[in-house]
Amino acid sequence: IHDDYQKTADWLTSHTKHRPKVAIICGSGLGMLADSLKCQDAFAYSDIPGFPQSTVQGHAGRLVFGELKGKTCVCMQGRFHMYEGHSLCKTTFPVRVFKLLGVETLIVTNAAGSLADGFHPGDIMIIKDHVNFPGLVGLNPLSGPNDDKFGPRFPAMSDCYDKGLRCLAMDIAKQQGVAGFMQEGVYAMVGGPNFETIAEARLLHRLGVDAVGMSTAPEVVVAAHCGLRVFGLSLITNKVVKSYEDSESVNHEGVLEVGRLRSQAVQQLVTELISRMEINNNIVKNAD
Ligand SMILES: O=P(O)(O)O[C@@H]1C[C@H](O)[C@@H](CO)O1
Ligand SMILES: Nc1nc2[nH]cnc2c(=O)[nH]1
Repeated sequence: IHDDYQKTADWLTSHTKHRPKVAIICGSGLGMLADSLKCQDAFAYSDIPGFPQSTVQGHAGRLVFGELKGKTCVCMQGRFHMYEGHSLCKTTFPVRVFKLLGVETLIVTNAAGSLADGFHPGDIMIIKDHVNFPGLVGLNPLSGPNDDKFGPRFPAMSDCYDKGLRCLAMDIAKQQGVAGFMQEGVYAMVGGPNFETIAEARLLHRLGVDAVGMSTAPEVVVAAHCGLRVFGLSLITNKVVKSYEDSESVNHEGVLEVGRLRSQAVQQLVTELISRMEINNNIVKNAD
């Protein structure tokens, strides 16, 4: 299996001169993060050997290499979800390819519905921790024989969202004048593709979940397993309906619309974070 990742990494290395240290996975409606990369080399997923295909609207299906503020990055314009029918190994395939390409830091973004009472559509939540619901019942990308070349059989997950990067991102948000809609909280992954029932929403709320979505946790588990430093952002695109009296309901178009609304703020935050992070070692530059 290691060979499959290596073949894809070798193909990419022979098709681009970029050698990224940072990888970004763009969530629903957040694909524009890739557009600001300079000196781009872009590949359709369908042209990359071993890569799965994106099937969801708002996920373009392109891997884009380029420079952001002098740092070399690779950006997934579109991710893979379990509900598309991919195995969890497939949904997380690119993360191990990034590791083999020399990436040290993974930035994950997603669109999510909020359960926390003080959260509103348009808020940006720094992910402090996650609840991997599929993982809790054994749907885990690390299931099966362990590949010791990537990491240990029983990896710790108690510190998978890097604290230094979380603090730095909050400082940057304050300096950019967007602290008013920044939050920090716990993201839960559910399988999807349906949105939550009211009973499910109430359950998640009672369990202390701040935002819920259908991705990210497997990618982060695989990244933490192979020693990548991780930073995650959820764009809150809707409130999850928790009341039988509430007549509102969520839809994917609305999710993409909020993505467009906040695209610039997310882009500015991520760009500045990458610009300020030290990438050849694990020391994060403090805010001025
Ligand atoms: O890829 P992400 O997690 O951003 O996508 C979210 C979850 C569903 O795929 C979709 C629902 O609108 O957005
Ligand atoms: N599960 C889930 N995923 C989302 N992605 C964007 N909004 C939502 C939501 O309300 N629930």
